[in-house]
Amino acid sequence: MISVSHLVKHYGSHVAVDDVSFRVEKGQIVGFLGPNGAGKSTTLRILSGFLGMTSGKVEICGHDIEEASLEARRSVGYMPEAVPLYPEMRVVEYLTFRAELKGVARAKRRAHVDDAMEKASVFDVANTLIGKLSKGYRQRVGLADALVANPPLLILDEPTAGLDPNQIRQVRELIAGLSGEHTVLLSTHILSEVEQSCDRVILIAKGKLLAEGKTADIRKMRRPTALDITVRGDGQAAARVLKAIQGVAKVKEATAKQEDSASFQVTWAKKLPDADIEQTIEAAVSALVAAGLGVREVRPVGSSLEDVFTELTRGPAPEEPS
Ligand SMILES: Nc1ncnc2c1ncn2[C@@H]1O[C@H](COP(=O)(O)OP(=O)(O)OP(=O)(O)O)[C@@H](O)[C@H]1O
Repeated sequence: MISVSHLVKHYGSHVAVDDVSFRVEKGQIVGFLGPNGAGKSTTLRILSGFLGMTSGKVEICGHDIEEASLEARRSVGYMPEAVPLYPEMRVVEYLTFRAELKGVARAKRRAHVDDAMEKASVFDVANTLIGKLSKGYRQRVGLADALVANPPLLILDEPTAGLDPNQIRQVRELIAGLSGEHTVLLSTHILSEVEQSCDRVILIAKGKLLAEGKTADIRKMRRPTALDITVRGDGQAAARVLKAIQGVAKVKEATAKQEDSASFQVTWAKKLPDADIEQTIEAAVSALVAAGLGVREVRPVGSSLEDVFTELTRGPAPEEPS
């Protein structure tokens, strides 16, 4: 569905995309994940035919983006990060106008617009002026716009950016509903977004591809490396209890102290299997409670997106001295 080979994009002397290659197969929902400035929007704009590349080869549904640009562009519904909408138009008018621009035959336009409004859940605001819509609805109109010519491939740039948690959930559900019929490539800088919506992930940072794989495989890279624990009661007793837990390599007490509680960072051997990490956490909490200490907070550390990126750019962690 998408084939990207050695893609490079320079903005003047700045290299925004640096020799990136990947494939997206039919029917998949793929997350294009990376921190700000990674080159996500630049890549997606090139794939959608809105921006030229410096070098490389891109095929969309078998059409070369440079040699058969019209056919390639017709295969894609693109939703940019900032959806350009006309505030003085009603939703249905806007989508009909967009369908016309995208070459949908007059006789089919009404059906296409209805179908896009149905899929993007904007039927109830069909006759509302776009300028009066909430951000969440505007985003969904942007999605309906991407869908209106019924393209096989959807490219969505940060589709949930700026939405509240409720709206994020609704947009995620809409995207999940598109799988099967459409292939979706969406960008985000939020790991949990990808975990919830995507079958596969492409990780990118500083213009370079870091990793590509099934979401479940990327998730495994998020294993916590330590545990922050706050305990009410005797801090020294708590430290003794934690040090005695099997699997724990180090217990470090936080310097900032509260009157009636103590905080610790507990680390385990880097090579400890995932299942043993879970057991260690459970054992630590049970032992503290059994010793009459109150557990106020337990927070796994080292599971943020940044940690995954650091891990990937740095390579495997050195073995713990035994
Ligand atoms: N038109 C432009 N001219 C010059 N540099 C640009 C231009 N557009 C983007 N860049 C730079 O290229 C790099 C990649 O930008 P891009 O917008 O593709 O990243 P991104 O991963 O989408 O980030 P964000 O999540 O912040 O949108 C950044 O360093 C950015 O500053």
